[in-house]
Amino acid sequence: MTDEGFNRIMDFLAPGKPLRKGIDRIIEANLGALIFLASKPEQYLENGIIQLGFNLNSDFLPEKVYELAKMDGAIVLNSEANKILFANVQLNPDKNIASSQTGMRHRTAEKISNQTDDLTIAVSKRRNSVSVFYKKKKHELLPEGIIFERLNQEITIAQRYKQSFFNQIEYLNNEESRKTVSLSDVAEILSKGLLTIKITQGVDKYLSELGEISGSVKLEYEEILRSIPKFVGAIIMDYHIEDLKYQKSEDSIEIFKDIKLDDLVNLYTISRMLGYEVSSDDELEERNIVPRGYRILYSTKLPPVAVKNVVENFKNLPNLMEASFEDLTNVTGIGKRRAEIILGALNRKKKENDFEEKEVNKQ
Ligand SMILES: Nc1ncnc2c1ncn2[C@@H]1O[C@H](COP(=O)(O)OP(=O)(O)OP(=O)(O)O)[C@@H](O)[C@H]1O
Repeated sequence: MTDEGFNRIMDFLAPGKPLRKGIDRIIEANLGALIFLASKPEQYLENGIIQLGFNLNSDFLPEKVYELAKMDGAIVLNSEANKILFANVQLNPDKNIASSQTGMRHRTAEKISNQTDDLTIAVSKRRNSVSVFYKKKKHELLPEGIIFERLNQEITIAQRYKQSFFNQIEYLNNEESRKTVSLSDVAEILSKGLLTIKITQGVDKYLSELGEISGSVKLEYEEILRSIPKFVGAIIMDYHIEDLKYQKSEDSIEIFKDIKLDDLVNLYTISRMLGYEVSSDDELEERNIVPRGYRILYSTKLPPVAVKNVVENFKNLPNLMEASFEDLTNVTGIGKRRAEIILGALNRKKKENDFEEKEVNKQ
């Protein structure tokens, strides 16, 4: 389903919306229904697609549509679904239009939608399901409970990946202080980060399906997508074989936009997308790479242009770690205040390094 199609469906059919309430009542009562949201009712009457029935032209209410579903035939609404136009209608789609559905109700719903480009809904009496036909696609509306279950499952998986990504960031910090970062370390952490993003983005369809009742899961979804892409992007900028031209760190994720889900666990593919040709595990593990310093600089919240200038000047993190206040203020766009902010971040990192060194020596 395209976003446009899916969003239009959800405009009418998200849980809690009047039409959805009517449909829920029809299902609860074990009834069926064929509902047609007609954009050009006059024309359809004239050319015989719609054959009356009752002419109602009455405001939409969930209870009314439920009562009308007890009758045979289709219910016709206007395209905004706020008026019930006709009931007990016979729909006559063009006989030449094919349908992949079984059962007259579903076949008619599909054909009418394909013929008119309007939205039709088949509520099955026997199957307890709701099929929505729109823009030559079929969408099954799942019961709320099942959507919640799937949403929770997916977000739990995303949270697990997020945790594992943050654990790996700690590991990367240590490796960066020891200057022993390998290509495989970077590929692995990017794999975790990119998977977190991809899985989280995947729950979007459930969230729009649930609309306003999606609750706290939506907050977690927004939180992950607000924070993780920035971290992932900064790592890409730090370790890509070329100094990428992106200003905002998260924009660099674009280089992975066409990667398939399966390839996100393939460290060779990720390395290749970072510009490194490697063909063995040894190469992956033994190839030492040095960060440019983007990650630490982005964490200072300095404007991206200033960050770029600093990286262009010092080339890599080890050089940057040696920078003095004066070295920093010599960079275009870095005044005294910004130099102090950068030095503050570098000093914190040095302290972490010292602590890490002491811990290693203790062992
Ligand atoms: N062309 C049509 N116009 C209006 N109503 C129709 C049309 N075709 C079927 N229906 C309605 O659908 C009802 C059920 O038809 P049928 O059992 O063949 O469909 P179905 O797709 O198998 O649906 P279900 O899964 O609910 O049994 C009919 O009694 C009628 O009310």
